[in-house]
This record gives sequence, structure tokens and C-alpha cells, in this order.
Amino acid sequence: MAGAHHPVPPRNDDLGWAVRTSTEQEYPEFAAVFSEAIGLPVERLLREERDFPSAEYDRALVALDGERIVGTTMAYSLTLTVPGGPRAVAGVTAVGVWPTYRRRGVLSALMRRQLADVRERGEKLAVLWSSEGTIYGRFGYGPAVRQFEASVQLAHAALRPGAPRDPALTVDLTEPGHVRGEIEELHRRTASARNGHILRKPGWWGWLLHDEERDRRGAGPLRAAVVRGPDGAEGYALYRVLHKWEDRLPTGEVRVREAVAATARAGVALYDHLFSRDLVSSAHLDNLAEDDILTVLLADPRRLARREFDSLWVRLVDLPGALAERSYATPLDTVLEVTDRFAPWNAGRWRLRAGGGEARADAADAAPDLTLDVSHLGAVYLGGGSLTAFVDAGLAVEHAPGAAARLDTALHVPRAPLCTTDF
Ligand SMILES: CC(=O)SCCNC(=O)CCNC(=O)[C@H](O)C(C)(C)COP(=O)(O)OP(=O)(O)OC[C@H]1O[C@@H](n2cnc3c(N)ncnc32)[C@H](O)[C@@H]1OP(=O)(O)O
Repeated sequence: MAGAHHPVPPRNDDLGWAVRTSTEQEYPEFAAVFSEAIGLPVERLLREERDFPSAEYDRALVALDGERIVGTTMAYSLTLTVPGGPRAVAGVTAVGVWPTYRRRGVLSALMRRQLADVRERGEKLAVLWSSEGTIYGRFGYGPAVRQFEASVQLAHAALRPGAPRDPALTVDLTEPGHVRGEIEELHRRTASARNGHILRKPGWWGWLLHDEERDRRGAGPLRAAVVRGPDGAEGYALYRVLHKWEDRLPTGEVRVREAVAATARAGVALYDHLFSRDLVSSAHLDNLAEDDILTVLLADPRRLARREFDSLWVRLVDLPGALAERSYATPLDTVLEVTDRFAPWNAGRWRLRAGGGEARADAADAAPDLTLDVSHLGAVYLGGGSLTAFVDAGLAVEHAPGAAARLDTALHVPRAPLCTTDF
């Protein structure tokens, strides 16, 4: 369905670059272009795809200059946790343009075609991790997950005395491969509690857990710490230890890739374990949600040095579909005037109504309460961020006083979104 007043555009990009689906046979050439653009050795891309196949060749697109591939992108068929439950989404990846062809509209042509393809498949959202913050806003993506990496000196990493500790729990430290089944199951079980998680396919675990010397950046092998209670595994952490010495003092660190806990007591047991490793002085945690339990568990939270970054970007590809399949915290009846340069079928006025556990968005002619870009909706779709900030900044316009605040309230979710799967 198109928004009022805006017809569906033709599929081909107007700048003239030919875009077509790629093939498995063509993958070496595809990988060569992407590797040159992104700065990863092509041998590595080819080896990883051989050892841990993940490519969906029927979702790989190439832009051509004659016969020559000058731009690439691919999409994975993923499942993402969103308010309302897990949903099928397109996971956009492998975006690259051959350096001598950049800034001539090649990516724009690929994006247009990819959005049309995603829509045709019936996926309502496209998501990605961006290499730079400047690329994807114009294509309608908004930074939907802001999370942080953090460091803490172990001398100041004591947890609050009231933290729940249960002596019945044990911590098993081992190679990830030995406990892969438990890890996979725990990730699946806990991911649904937070928006922004990718429900990892079994094939992805091999890639995530493979542990080669060259990936260690001086640290030791990847370890899994699994917390078990009387009824089985309750949490795990994946981490490495970097041992370093200066003036006979240990200055190394525990490098935590992810810590996952199904219970509060398991979370405490994991942090107790990670922060009590010998012969290191600090811990570095790669992916923490804004409201990770550590932010309230540390006796001295000021000691947690945080650096925020955007992880998952979200794009509403089928705007009425995406808004209708999301859940809302409060009833809502509002008219949105949406701009969308790259998926014009979304542009126009939409009346969004939510209540009684249902939501719908219909093309409308009524006067809008808010005028905003589709990227703004992407930025708040998972329940993080604030539309009011876009209004305050003058990027979105509020016509009915309080409209942005009401929408923000309806979009609210109790836990900050988090994405720990970089694809
Ligand atoms: C999900 C992922 O795979 S993330 C990985 C993304 N890939 C990379 O970072 C690899 C290195 N970079 C590249 O290969 C290319 O520069 C790309 C893919 C980022 C951009 O491709 P291009 O073909 O140059 O983009 P295109 O010419 O269509 O640009 C469209 C617009 O976006 C702007 N733009 C594109 N990339 C950037 C950027 N990195 N920073 C700022 N603006 C940008 C262009 O200036 C242009 O603006 P305009 O419409 O006002 O003229």
C-alpha cells in the first residue's frame, strides 16, 4: 500500500548504474571489490566463507560498469527481536564500492534496488552495522541501538555488598567448543528479553567461536565461563586474557566479548569471576547495554569508563507494516507525515493507531501531528532514542503540541536495546 499522494517509483536507479543479482561463481570477484573498499584481506573473506558459509547469493547485488563489478552489497535473512517479538528482517552487509568509482551514485543505485527487493520479500525492516556514521542516514536508516564498551580497573571493580550471591552456583572455565550447546541455548533463551538482538543461526556460531592466533591481538585463547545452578546453565561469558607486565607489575586485561545471564545471581557470579582473574589489572567489556546490570552493581559506578557507540541501524522498509507489527506501551492515535527519498512508497501521511494489543497504520489525509523522516522512525523503532530530540533539533516538526512526547511514551520499552552480533 502506498502512502497518500505518493506512487510507487520504478525499480531502476535514475543515475544509470546497472544493478543485478550476483552468483556463487562470481563470489571471488564480489569479495575482491568489497575487500578493497573495506580494507580486509580478500583471502580472509574467501576463507571464512569457505569454512563458515553464510552468504545468501540470491540476495547479493552487484553494480556494474559494463561487465566489471564496481559495487557490492548482500543481505542475510535474519530474525531480530523487536518490541512485540522476533521478526524476519533483512541484514544488510558487504557494502563496498571500488575506490575509483566512489561518490558517483553507485551505492545509491544499490540501496534503491536492495530496498525494493527487501520489500518484495515481505520483510518490513532492514538493519545493518555501519562502518561510518555518515553513510546510511540519507538512505533512511537510523541509529537504533546505542550501546557501550567499558573498562574498569579491577582494584575498583568490587560489586555492591547487596549483590545476590548464591554459593550453590558453580563456574566452569573451558573452551567454548566444549559448551557450545549450552551457550547457544542460553543466548536463544535470553535474547528475547531485549530488543535489538539477532537470533543467531546455528551456522553462525562456528564463525563466532572460531579462535585463530591472528584474531587474538596479543591476548590468549577464547575462553567460556559457564555458570551452572542445580537446574543447569544460567549464564556464560566469552573472554580472553591479555597478560602484560610493566616494572614487575601486571598491567594486562580481561577482554570480555559478551556476558549473558538468565538470572540475576548468574550475572553476579559472572562479573565476580571476570573481575577476580589473577595477574591482570583491568577488564574491558565489548558490548554492554546502556542499562547493563553492571551499571547498578558496581559499588563505585563512576569507575566504569564508558565509550558509547551506535551498533544496529534500523530502516523501515514497509512503513505501515513495520509500525503495525510493533507493540506500544500506551494507546495512540496520531497522524505522521513521513519523508522517504529512497523508498518513496513510504512517503506521505499515515494514521497510526494502537490500543488493545493491536496497531495499524493507514494512509490518511488528515492534518499531520508530526512531520519527520523515515530515518527518525528507524532510530526509535526498538525503543531507544527520542523523537522529542529530533523535534528539539528542528529536524522533525511538531504540529500538535505534545505529539512527539506521546509517541515517545508509546514507543517506550523497559530495557535498552542491545545488539551483540556484528554481521
Ligand atoms: C553494512 C556495511 O556493509 S557497512 C560498510 C560500508 N562500506 C565501507 O565503508 C567501505 C568504504 N566505502 C565505500 O565503499 C563507499 O565510499 C561507500 C559504499 C560508503 C559509498 O559509496 P558511493 O558509491 O561513493 O556512494 P554514493 O556515490 O551513492 O553516495 C551517495 C551520497 O552519500 C554520500 N556519502 C557516501 N558515503 C559517504 C561517507 N562515507 N561519508 C559521507 N558521505 C557519504 C555521498 O557524498 C553522496 O552524497 P550526495 O547524494 O549528497 O552527493
